[in-house]
Amino acid sequence: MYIAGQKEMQQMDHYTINNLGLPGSVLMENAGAKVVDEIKHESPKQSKILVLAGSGNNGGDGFVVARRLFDLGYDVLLCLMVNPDRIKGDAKIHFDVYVNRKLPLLYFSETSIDTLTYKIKQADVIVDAILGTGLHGPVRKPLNEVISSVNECADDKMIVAVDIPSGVSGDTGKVEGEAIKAKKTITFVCPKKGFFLNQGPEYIGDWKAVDISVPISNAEKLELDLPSVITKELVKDSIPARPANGHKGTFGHVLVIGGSSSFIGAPIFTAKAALHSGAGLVTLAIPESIYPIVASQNPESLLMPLPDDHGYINQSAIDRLSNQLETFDTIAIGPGMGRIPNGEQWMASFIRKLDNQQLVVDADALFLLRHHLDNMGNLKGNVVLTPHPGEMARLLNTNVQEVEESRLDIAATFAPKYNLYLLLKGHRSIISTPENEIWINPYGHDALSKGGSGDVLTGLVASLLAQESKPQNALIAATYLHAKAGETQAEKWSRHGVTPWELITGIKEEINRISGD
Ligand SMILES: NC(=O)C1=CN([C@@H]2O[C@H](COP(=O)(O)OP(=O)(O)OC[C@H]3O[C@@H](n4cnc5c(N)ncnc54)[C@H](O)[C@@H]3O)[C@@H](O)[C@H]2O)[C@@H](O)CC1
Ligand SMILES: Nc1ncnc2c1ncn2[C@@H]1O[C@H](COP(=O)(O)OP(=O)(O)O)[C@@H](O)[C@H]1O
Ligand SMILES: [K+]
Repeated sequence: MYIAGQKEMQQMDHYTINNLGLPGSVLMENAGAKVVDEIKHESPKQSKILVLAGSGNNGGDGFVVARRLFDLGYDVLLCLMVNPDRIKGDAKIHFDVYVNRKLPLLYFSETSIDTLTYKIKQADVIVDAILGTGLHGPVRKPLNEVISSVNECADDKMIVAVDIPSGVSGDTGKVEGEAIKAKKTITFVCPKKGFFLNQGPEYIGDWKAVDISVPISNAEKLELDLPSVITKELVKDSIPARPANGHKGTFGHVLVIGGSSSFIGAPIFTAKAALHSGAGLVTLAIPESIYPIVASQNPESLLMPLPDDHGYINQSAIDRLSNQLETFDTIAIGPGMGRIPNGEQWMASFIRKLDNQQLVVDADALFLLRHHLDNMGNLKGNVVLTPHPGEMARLLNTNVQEVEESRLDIAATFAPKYNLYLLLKGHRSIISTPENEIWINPYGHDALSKGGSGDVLTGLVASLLAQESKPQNALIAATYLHAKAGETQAEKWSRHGVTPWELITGIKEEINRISGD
């Protein structure tokens, strides 16, 4: 499913109206009807419904919603937020129908914020059709006061946003002033970029994209380069097939290089996640001083103790590794490795030893590799980087805030520039490829915010790569399975209680669920 910004939505709407010949007022009727379908499923007939409508096309959708709800027998009141002479075009058609039918209507210009607040308090359902993708800048007075009044009364109400919560930018997800905190957002054609960026995720609630007869194929006709959202169907097609007559060699050999005296658990989580998601063999290369602990925790992996100094892998480990590198299909490097002394030099030597192995680079290996990015794209095997925003900031020599504000642009630029695959982690992780394809993961929450969670993800990515998934498929499936595991394990153990162990269990349960569907 594609994700569009404000301009691209406009282009797709206009193409439908001007090239396909479907009038905008029909699209608006469809849009309103679809919102009503959602509301009627969740709201008993006696619900009091207040529809707040602005002057643009989003308000136009609101007029349709109010009329259709009235016809279904709901106790509905439409409140027009602006002077009626500002309503134009398709919205005017539907406003006139509403007025001609003499349906319940309150003009905000003829009342006070106190009266409106009273109406807001009385309602069970509030439909936000104040502003849609036409928002520019912070919501101005007095609409900002209305929005803040809705949010103050929101606790026991269903707040349904039409297309996007008013005040949230469809392009960036930024909220510069007030914005509606929706419980549900019914969005048209496809989700908007802002749902997954900046503050957007905090405002949209549960979202659903509905068809309004704007064909999604318009995106291809218009040659729009749109990111996609990860869906269960996409993941189903991305899980590697397992021939019943396969053997451990069929399912790939993952090498995990990591660990140091301070971070013993990280490479263990990575190795376990790889094994529990189907890799045929996993070898764990760790500093020899932590070998006994790792060995006792991890009997199912092969172990490769590496020479170390003060608990960090040392330079001579390169020789030990290089004799055996050809055994491995995929190498995950970094979890718990720490900033090894002379680490940059270590990394440069390591990269020179690689042949066609695929490489997943995480944690401090990202830091140690930051000056070698130009070389990464020339490696024979696929290269995947999995930075969290802090690590991304270090790769770009900037700060976390800048990364978070421009996640989508950064992902879109970085992967093609260095000819590698990027998984920019965080709330709503972004995957980008050398060909500039982009996917956003809409799943996962704070149950994943615990040390070791990223190490599990690295193991999962490496495992799927070793099982011969294409890199983009491995990343799509891994990000989804990891995030879904966080969600389903949180239902059992609370969001507070999920640890990397539960995530690993959750991942295999999720693979089972998705393969069985
Ligand atoms: N034919 C179409 O193009 C369709 C559009 N649709 C709806 O149309 C919406 C987009 O419509 P529009 O482009 O008319 O835009 P909006 O309805 O989002 O808003 C435009 C109006 O809001 C005002 N405004 C913008 N920023 C403001 C701010 N910061 N504070 C106060 N007022 C502000 C503008 O002055 C303008 O009057 C979509 O979100 C969707 O709901 C749907 O009806 C489907 C069909
Ligand atoms: N609030 C959240 N919502 C969604 N995903 C999250 C959230 N917090 C953390 N995650 C995910 O958890 C993982 C954490 O990775 P990372 O920060 O590298 O942790 P660590 O290095 O401790 O293993 C990432 O995949 C990230 O996307
Ligand atoms: K809205």
